[in-house]
Amino acid sequence: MATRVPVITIDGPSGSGKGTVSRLLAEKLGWHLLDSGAIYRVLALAAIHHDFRPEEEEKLVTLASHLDVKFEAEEDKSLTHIILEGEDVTLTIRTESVGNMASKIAALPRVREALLRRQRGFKELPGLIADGRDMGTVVFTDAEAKVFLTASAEERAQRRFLQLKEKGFDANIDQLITEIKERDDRDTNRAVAPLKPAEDALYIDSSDKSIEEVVDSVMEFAHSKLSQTS
Ligand SMILES: Nc1ncnc2c1ncn2[C@@H]1O[C@H](COP(=O)(O)OP(=O)(O)O)[C@@H](O)[C@H]1O
Ligand SMILES: Nc1ccn([C@H]2C[C@H](O)[C@@H](COP(=O)(O)OP(=O)(O)O)O2)c(=O)n1
Repeated sequence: MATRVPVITIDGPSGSGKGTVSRLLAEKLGWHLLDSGAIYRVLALAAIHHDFRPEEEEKLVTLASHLDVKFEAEEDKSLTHIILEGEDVTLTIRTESVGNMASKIAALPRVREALLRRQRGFKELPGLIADGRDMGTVVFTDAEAKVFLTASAEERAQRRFLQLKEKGFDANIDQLITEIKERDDRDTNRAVAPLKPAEDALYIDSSDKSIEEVVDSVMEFAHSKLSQTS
């Protein structure tokens, strides 16, 4: 019998802390990490390079099917370089304009379909932490532990503001609040794989919680879930 690969999914809106919490969990457990949003962002950047508009579904599906993207983790796992067609785009994909384009493209059902197998390919021993919008509801429905992480739009915009400044990007807090709300609305109301908690997800509002508190809650929840299945 094939050995079961455990999966923990962390879904939630922009700026809720999914990426940070997922990275820390992957480090603690020594598991693989899937940043599914990065795949949508890379596709968005490739689309921008090709001058494709979000309405050009056929072209985007072809682009998604042949996307030449590699994830190369540094030795100490502190950073994963994202390589698109040989070019390091780790930083470039983090701008809000790429995030907004990613959210538009991600609403196209056939684009999502084209990226499914690639995402599922990350599921390898000893385990996987999967970060995104539909990890628990669509991509890894049989995950051992599912988490939905959120925070108020104002708190998430404030976090994104500090994060963008730290990376040397220009940012405006009012614009970020507006964009975050628009993106929440698009990601939540799309017809396919909308952003929503899985029925069996642990719901965490991190507005008043530190990163450590969130990580501890998820670890405790995951341990109890994993001990039930082993
Ligand atoms: N609980 C928290 N409290 C304060 N800042 C946080 C918290 N969680 C995450 N952050 C910070 O917010 C920013 C966005 O977090 P990130 O993990 O990139 O969110 P997401 O992947 O959900 O978009 C990062 O700079 C991160 O350090
Ligand atoms: N599993 C996923 C991951 C991301 N997306 C889409 C929707 C998001 O607005 C964009 C960008 O995702 P990403 O997780 O990088 O965004 P944030 O870092 O949370 O701002 O991609 C998705 O539809 N499904």
